[in-house]
Amino acid sequence: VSEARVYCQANASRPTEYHEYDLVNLTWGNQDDYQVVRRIGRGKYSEVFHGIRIAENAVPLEHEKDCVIKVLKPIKRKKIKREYKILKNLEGGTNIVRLYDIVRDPYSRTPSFIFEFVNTVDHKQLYRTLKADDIRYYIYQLLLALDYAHSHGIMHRDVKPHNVMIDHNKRQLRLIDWGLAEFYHPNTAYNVRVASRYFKGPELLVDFQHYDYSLDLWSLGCMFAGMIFKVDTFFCGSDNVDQLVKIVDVLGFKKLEAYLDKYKLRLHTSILSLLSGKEGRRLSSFINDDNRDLASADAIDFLERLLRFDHVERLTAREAMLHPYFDPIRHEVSPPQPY
Ligand SMILES: CN1CCn2c1nc1c(Br)c(Br)c(Br)c(Br)c12
Ligand code: NA
Repeated sequence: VSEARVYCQANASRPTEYHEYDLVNLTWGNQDDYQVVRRIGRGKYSEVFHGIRIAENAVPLEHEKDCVIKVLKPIKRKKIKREYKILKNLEGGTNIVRLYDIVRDPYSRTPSFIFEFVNTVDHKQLYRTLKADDIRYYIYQLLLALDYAHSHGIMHRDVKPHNVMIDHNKRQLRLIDWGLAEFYHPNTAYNVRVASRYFKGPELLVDFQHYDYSLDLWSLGCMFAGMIFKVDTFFCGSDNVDQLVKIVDVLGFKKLEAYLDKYKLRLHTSILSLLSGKEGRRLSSFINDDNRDLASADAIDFLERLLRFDHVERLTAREAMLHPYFDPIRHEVSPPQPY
């Protein structure tokens, strides 16, 4: 079994009510303070709208009144409490999306979360326009958000481009959708059915339940690989077994075997037969004329330290920020929060 290399006692060192989220009592705001402008998205668990705050008293500044209304589909009340408690615990954290309010419909009693608005465009469109230093800057900002969450005892568990809102004009990034996030406790078995397929860490795919914050760094690595190699999805599996096949195609079967041996994990012979013998590919073999300017030697070295089967070998968010890859933008970003 294994435990996190960092922030292992982040929850144990805080009062019980910090992580006992089912004790939280939700204080509901007034749904009439908000008006829907238009729908901007829908997911498995929610529908998302651009809204405005029409609170009668203070006349908010022009940009202040914008908000995002996340209408939750019928889910367990406990899950609402978890997302709410995590958003409150992380409130004000670097690049963590700000929760303004929670409201519910008087008739349907459907709960909605009211968030700050981020003027974002579709990530596929945005990433095509990013230069090398933009990628350094935004990945650094995402690492600041992850280090803040991890230092506060919380794993995000769904890091992917769809959950990283970027307002490129303001050079502002926000990590959103903490609906799958969870409190980290050592020696705890977690559900492996988390994260989105292309961003699932090997630990989830081989059913290793004693994972930790380092899961988020694998997902960040998958996102970063797509950005520097200019591909939509770096590990693009058709199902959870194929997802592991795609990872072994790159990292090689030998390293998977070492990981399985270390943690005494077993895979079905049918799956092992799909994977055995795969040599793997050097990450530099993904460089081409289209991505050469982004996939620098530093970027590849940084990526190589994230995409490790063994979660304890991956860089932590804090270690990642100190990698030489970020040297060209270190002058314009803040250092990791003091430990
Ligand atoms: C599907 N889309 C597009 C933009 N956008 C979406 N979901 C969002 C959520 Br949840 C939040 Br919180 C914020 Br802030 C923004 Br912006 C969001
Ligand atoms: Na959200």
